[in-house]
Order: sequence, then structure tokens, then C-alpha cells
Amino acid sequence: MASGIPIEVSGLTKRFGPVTAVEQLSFAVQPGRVTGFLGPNGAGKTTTLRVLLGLERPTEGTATFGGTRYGALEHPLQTVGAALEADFHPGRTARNHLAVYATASGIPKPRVDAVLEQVGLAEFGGRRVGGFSLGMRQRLALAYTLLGDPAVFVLDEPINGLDPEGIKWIRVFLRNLAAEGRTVLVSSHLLSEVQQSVDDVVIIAKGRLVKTGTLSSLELDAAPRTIVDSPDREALRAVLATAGLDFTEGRNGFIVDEPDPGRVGHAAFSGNVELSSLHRLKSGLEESFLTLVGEQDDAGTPPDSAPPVHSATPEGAPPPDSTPPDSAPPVGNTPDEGGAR
Ligand SMILES: Nc1ncnc2c1ncn2[C@@H]1O[C@H](COP(=O)(O)OP(=O)(O)OP(=O)(O)O)[C@@H](O)[C@H]1O
Repeated sequence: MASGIPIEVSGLTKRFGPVTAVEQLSFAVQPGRVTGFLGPNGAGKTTTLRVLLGLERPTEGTATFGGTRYGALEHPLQTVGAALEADFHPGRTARNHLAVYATASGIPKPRVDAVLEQVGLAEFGGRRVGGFSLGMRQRLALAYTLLGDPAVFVLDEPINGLDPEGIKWIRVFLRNLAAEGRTVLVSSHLLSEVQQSVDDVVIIAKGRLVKTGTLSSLELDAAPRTIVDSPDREALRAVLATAGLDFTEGRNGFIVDEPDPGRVGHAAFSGNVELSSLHRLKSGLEESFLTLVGEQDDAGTPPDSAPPVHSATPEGAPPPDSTPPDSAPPVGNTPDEGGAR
């Protein structure tokens, strides 16, 4: 395994006719770490990964592995393990499927059984893929990425469709790859799905970068705040300013940079201002993520949730929906050179 190969995306723009899928996107993914590539549906994750893997041409900018485009890599399968979709020929056995790509890339046959073992499919090598569950297909896609013992892994929604045991397994799997010094990029539209697996995050929304850094830096962004409203907003604005509280005006009132609703309530009481609502905004990674990608309104509520109940209840907003989406396989193809089919 060659090691220490970063992924570098620089000034990447991709347009499909009038649709700008990705715009001026720049980020780097470091070896030895698991990086979550996150954003809501339609944010541009798959498009970015497809450009990175040479499946789409960028309109502008570059996406490389240590400075080399995927198409210019001398030994692609031995450098980058990529899984953009779990789409296999249903009539082929798992072992045959992998053997085809091993042969095409000059990888010794015994490697096939070794990678099937590594992903927990050793006993299913002789079964036709058509009968595999989505979770088994995800594992087979991972086996394919392991064939060339690559330094870099690019995985599109690898956790999608896994059962709880599979999710635990893949966490350990990803962590081990990074511990061996490999570069691991994992896309997901749910932070909650990957937050126990990733060290770093690259968050995009509407094709643009909104945040890149460690997972813990995202945690810091999630400081609790207070939301307060009054039938007389002008009077409330004045008392908040007088009390020296920093705030911004949102749809549901003022969002105050103060974790203690009691302090905000006291300021209003001192100024004789009636309140219609006062509660603490939920804090947490998921809230921070949803706020960053614009999927949460200013009451801390995801868009399809019931409106918040304005009461004295702390943590007034309901928790965001963390239900896994339906298990449609990720879009996209694997690279031409030996892509999984
Ligand atoms: N081939 C294409 N032709 C036209 N528009 C496209 C094409 N591929 C992607 N898009 C558009 O580009 C935008 C980004 O899509 P993309 O699939 O990259 O997002 P995503 O973050 O991967 O979303 P998801 O999680 O739903 O897969 C969307 O508006 C999508 O409709």
C-alpha cells in the first residue's frame, strides 16, 4: 500500500446545462483520518465524487489524489478504492464478481477470498449476488474497494441500508483503515449516521462549502442559545440591547447568544416587556449541522417537524428526525477502469 495520499479538491465547479451542481468547492482530505462528506440531498456530494473519480469532467477546477487526477493514476485500483453504488450483475457470484476485476487489474486471485473474509462474506462467496440483501451488497462493494489494497477510499453512503450490527461493523472497519494511515472519505446526508465514525467533516449545501474541520469544531459551533419573542418586538429589542445581550432577529423571535433563558427573561421583566415565548434552543451536533446546511429554521426545528410549542420547557424544539432514509442505493457508477457492475 502506498500511503499518505491526500484528496485535494480545488475551485471545483460542475454545471449540467443551467444547473450548477457544485460551485467553487475547495477542501482537502487527510490520510490517517476518516472524513465525513456531508450535505442534504441534492447538495452536490455525488457530483463531487464522480468528478473526483473521473466519471464527470469538471467545468472548472481540479479534484486529485495527491496532485494526480484519477484518470492519470498509473494503478487506479491499487491507489483508490471507490464505491459509488452497490450495483452488481445479479447472476454472478460474489467471488466471480471480484475475480473479474482482480484479473483485469493484475491482482492475484487469492486476494478475492481474503477481501471477502475481511468484509464478513467469506461463506457467501459462491452465492449469486442477486439474492444478496442491501447490507450484503454494501459489504461486497467494500470488498471490491479493498481488492487493490489502496491508500485511499472514496465511499458514497456506505452506511445506507445497514442494520445496527452492520453499522457497528462498518465503524470499526473505517476506523481500522484510517489507523493504517489510509485516507477515507465517506459521504452521507445524515451527520447522525456517521458522527461516531468520522474525525473530520466537509459539509456542503447547494453545491458550496459551508464548513470544513474536525468533528469537535462542529461541536463548538453548537453552543446553546435562547429564543425569545414578545407581542412588542421593538420593546424587546430595546431591553435586550440595554442588557448587553447579543441577538439576531429570526422568524420566531430573537435568537440570543445566551444559554440561560432565565437571564433573558429577567432582562425582559426588568424592562416591563411582556413575553410570548422563551426557551432554550437545542444544542448539539445535529442541530449545528442542520443550521449550517439551512435545513433548520430559527426555532431549531427541522422543516417537516411540528411547530415548536412555546412554553417554559427547556429544550423546547423537538429532536430532529434521525430516521434513516429509504434504502435506495446511491447514484453513480464506479470508475470505468474496473468499476463494480
Ligand atoms: N447529470 C445531471 N444532469 C443534471 N443535473 C444533475 C445531474 N447530476 C446531478 N444533477 C443536479 O445537481 C445537483 C446535485 O446533485 P448530487 O446528486 O450531486 O447531490 P447529492 O448531494 O449527491 O444528493 P443525494 O444525497 O440526493 O445523492 C442536484 O440539483 C441534481 O439534480
